[in-house]
Amino acid sequence: MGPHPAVAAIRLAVRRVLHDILTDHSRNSEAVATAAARAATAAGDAAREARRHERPPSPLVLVACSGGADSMALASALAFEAPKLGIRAGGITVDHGLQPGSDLRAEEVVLRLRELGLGPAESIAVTVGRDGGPEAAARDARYAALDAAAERHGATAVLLGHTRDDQAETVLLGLARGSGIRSLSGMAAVSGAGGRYRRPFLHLDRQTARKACMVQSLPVWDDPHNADPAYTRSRLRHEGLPALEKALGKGVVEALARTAQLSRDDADALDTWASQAEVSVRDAAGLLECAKLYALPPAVRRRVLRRAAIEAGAPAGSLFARHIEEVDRLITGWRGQGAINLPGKVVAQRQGGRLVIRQG
Ligand SMILES: Nc1ncnc2c1ncn2[C@@H]1O[C@H](COP(=O)(O)OP(=O)(O)OP(=O)(O)O)[C@@H](O)[C@H]1O
Repeated sequence: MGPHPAVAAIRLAVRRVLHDILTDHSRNSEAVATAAARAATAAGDAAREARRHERPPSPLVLVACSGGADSMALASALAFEAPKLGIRAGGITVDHGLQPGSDLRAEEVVLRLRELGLGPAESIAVTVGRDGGPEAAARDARYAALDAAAERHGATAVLLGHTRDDQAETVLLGLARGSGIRSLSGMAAVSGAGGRYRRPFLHLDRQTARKACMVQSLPVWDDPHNADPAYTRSRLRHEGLPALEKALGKGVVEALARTAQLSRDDADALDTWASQAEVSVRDAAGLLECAKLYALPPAVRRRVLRRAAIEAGAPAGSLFARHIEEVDRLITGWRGQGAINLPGKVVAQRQGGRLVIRQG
């Protein structure tokens, strides 16, 4: 008899991602080996040439595990699938230090990871700042710790347990911010430096992950923050989405996740278009020509303006849609208005048919 369908589903999702990781890893190893061989041949170095034929070490994949159902399911599937593919598998849990006893809980998670056969398995304590609110500050600290752990252990990839439900929530949050299709595109299946972060469960629902833990008798920890109405995401999870499902039907989560994928493809295409357009709207001195900007479709023009503002020194995270709209009005609604102040002390100004954006 095969495994329970929920267990089969989580294992398949992880197996697919591990295959991708192996393909990328061998491609990168080959590129490194070829470069080394060229250097060795050029230097006439026989020893280095011989080392070229040694087998590269098997890749290490880490799971980022909070101890919650999603990431425990992910850890169990990684522990099951990785050895079959010759991949080493470990796990990291981050102790945000936001609740009393969080250090003990983190140690418990480490024990569970070890019981699954994962190694290295460790907890990392971080200090959460205040920048951007509690959720963003915890996330920043967590990713910094995961990045550092991946570097320290030489990990090829770090798996995250975001599910289709998390993706649906992210799309709704983006929609509510009203800042264009990039924010509707949710989380990428592959992200981070060199494609380090992978999200195998992005097409899997939360219930399946939970069920997989249950049938494997894996103890899971329910983060009280996930149910705390003080957090926006928690309100969305427990009030917003259930209300939407009641009004629109059960397929809402799946439809939102599909919207994320479609929006991501559209946003990527528009970004490429904008980077090409940016070259064609500059004059010989590199200044943006207003008439040429005017002729661009608004979605492309706004992207060109955003890129120009960031290039001039405006921090991307503080540059909002309303800033770009104001700059855009220098092109589409010109009536002699003055300079526009942007974050990072960047100033946008129209001068004799040219748009000048610089730090002032
Ligand atoms: N404290 C942590 N330590 C390590 N990884 C974490 C931690 N918190 C979150 N993660 C990673 O980020 C993913 C998303 O976390 P988030 O808290 O947004 O979702 P969740 O639905 O509560 O996930 P989970 O059920 O796995 O806790 C987790 O699945 C896990 O991979």
